[in-house]
Amino acid sequence: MLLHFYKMTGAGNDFVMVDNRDESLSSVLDKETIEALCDRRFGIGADGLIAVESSQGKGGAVRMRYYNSDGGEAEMCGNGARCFGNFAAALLRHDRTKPLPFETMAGIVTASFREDGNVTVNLTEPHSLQLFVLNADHVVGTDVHFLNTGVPHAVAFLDSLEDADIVNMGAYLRYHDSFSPKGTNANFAEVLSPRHIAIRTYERGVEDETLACGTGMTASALIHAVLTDAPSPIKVDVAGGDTLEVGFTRTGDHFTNVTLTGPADLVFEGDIEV
Ligand SMILES: N[C@H](CCC[C@H](N)C(=O)O)C(=O)O
Repeated sequence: MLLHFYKMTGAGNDFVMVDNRDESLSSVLDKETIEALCDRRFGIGADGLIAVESSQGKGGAVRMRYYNSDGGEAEMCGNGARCFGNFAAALLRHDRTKPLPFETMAGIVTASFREDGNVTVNLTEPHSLQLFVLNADHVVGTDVHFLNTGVPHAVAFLDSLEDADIVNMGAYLRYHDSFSPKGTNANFAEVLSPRHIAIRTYERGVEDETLACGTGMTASALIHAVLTDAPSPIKVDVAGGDTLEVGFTRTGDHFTNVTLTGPADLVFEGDIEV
């Protein structure tokens, strides 16, 4: 069958977007097909695939299904959620002066549309914070922290990201026993100033560095806030060259009103035989 798709990018983290509200694609969107569509040489090429599905009656206008480029489904994707917001708003002809709530495996996420073209998503409440969960001196050269921002994230603060061996250090943390059996994404952050960090991320299910990771930059910014008492918002420079913004309300180790603001752009659309 011919699949109509939209290619979007959220600060360099890129996605194949499809409309599956009528469930006509459910039979073809299996692990192998998603992996083939995300392949950068033999397919469209993307870090993941995002399907718009009809609401399950849990409070969202529609439902977001997120799949990593290895074809495995994940609970949430921060950059993907911003792209989903723009994509679903277009499909639904949604009034962009109003927020758009949608369902994810991690819970309800709401997209708001800013006049500068950026999209803000209110993420689900972070949980399972563990500071200094792992001493990785011999591989990463420092301690590692952990926070789940819809999906699991390990975070290490380095003096410099420029020459960091993200793939090897990232794979080490991604598969470390401390985070089994589901594993984790691995984020490496550098503090640029009290309210400004840079990050590079090795993503679970992509099994490589991506140019941005929304839930990863959020986890990194929130852990930075706990460690340094930095107030909201925190700016985050990502490998793709964009600077995004993480907002939050913090009481000790507990976060509410967590937001991620950044770009969510259409690159092209097309048809592909599946
Ligand atoms: N690879 C992640 C999901 C996508 C996260 C990332 N692309 C984001 O923007 O949050 C995982 O399997 O946990």
